[in-house]
Amino acid sequence: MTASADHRPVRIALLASGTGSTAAAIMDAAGRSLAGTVCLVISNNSGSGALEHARRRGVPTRHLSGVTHLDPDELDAAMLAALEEADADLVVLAGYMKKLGPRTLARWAGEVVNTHPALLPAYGGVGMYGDRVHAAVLADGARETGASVHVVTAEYDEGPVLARAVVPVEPDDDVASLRARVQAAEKALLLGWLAERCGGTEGHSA
Ligand SMILES: Nc1nc2c(c(=O)[nH]1)N[C@@H](CN(C=O)c1ccc(C(=O)N[C@@H](CCC(=O)O)C(=O)O)cc1)CN2
Ligand SMILES: NCC(=O)N[C@@H]1O[C@H](COP(=O)([O-])[O-])[C@@H](O)[C@H]1O
Repeated sequence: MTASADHRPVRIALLASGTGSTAAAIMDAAGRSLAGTVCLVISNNSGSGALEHARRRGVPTRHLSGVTHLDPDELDAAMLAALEEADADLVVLAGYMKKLGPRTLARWAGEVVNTHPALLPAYGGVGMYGDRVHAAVLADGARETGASVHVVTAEYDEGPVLARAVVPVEPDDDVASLRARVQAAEKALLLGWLAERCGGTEGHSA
C-alpha cells in the first residue's frame, strides 16, 4: 500500500533519542523521493539533535519522557494522545532508546517499525543499542554485521524483520568506522523500505 486509505500522503511520526541523523534523512526525503509527510517528531531527550532537526524543518515536536510523565502508563497514554493528535499512519523508531508502551503499540499494531544497527536477531535485545552494538560485534570478531528494519512488538527487537542489509566488518575497524558504515547502509535500507511502504522512487531489494 502506498498512500493511506483515503489516498492522502502517509503521515509518518518519528521517535528518536539522540543525534537524529536517521530522522533528519527521513525528513529530508519526505515530499521528495518519499511520498509521505513527517507529521511529528517525539523525543525522550529534550536536548536531542532529532528535535533540533525537526524544529529547523518546521516539523512539530514533542518531548515525552520519564521526566514529563513519571508514571510509565501515563507516558504511554501521552504518547498515544500525541500520535493521535498528529493523525499518524505510521510510527518509525529512528534511534529511540525507550520501550514503547502497550497502548501505543496496540493502536498502531503492525504500523510501528524500528531500525536496528545489526542483523537481528543477532546483537538485539536489552542493552543492545547504539555503539554498544558495534562494540559487541567487534569484540566477537564478526566478519559482517548490518542493519535491520523490523516490526515493533512488546519486547525489544523481537518483531518480524521487514528488511535487512549486510555490511562487512573490516580488519582495522573501530566503533566509529563501523558505526559510519552501518549507519550509511541503514539509512538507505530504511528509506528504501519507506519508499515501498509509502510510495516513492527509492526502491530497494530486501
Ligand atoms: N516495545 C518496544 N519498544 C522499543 C523497541 C521494541 O522492539 N519494542 N525497540 C527499541 C529500539 N532498540 C533497538 O533497536 C533498543 C533500544 C534500547 C534498548 C535498551 O536496552 N534500553 C535501555 C535504556 C537505554 C537508555 O535509557 O538510554 C533499557 O531499556 O534498559 C534496547 C533496544 C525502542 N523501543
Ligand atoms: N537499538 C536501537 C539502536 O541502537 N538504534 C540506533 O541508534 C542510531 C541512532 O542514530 P541517529 O540518532 O544518528 O539517527 C541508529 O544507528 C539506530 O540504528
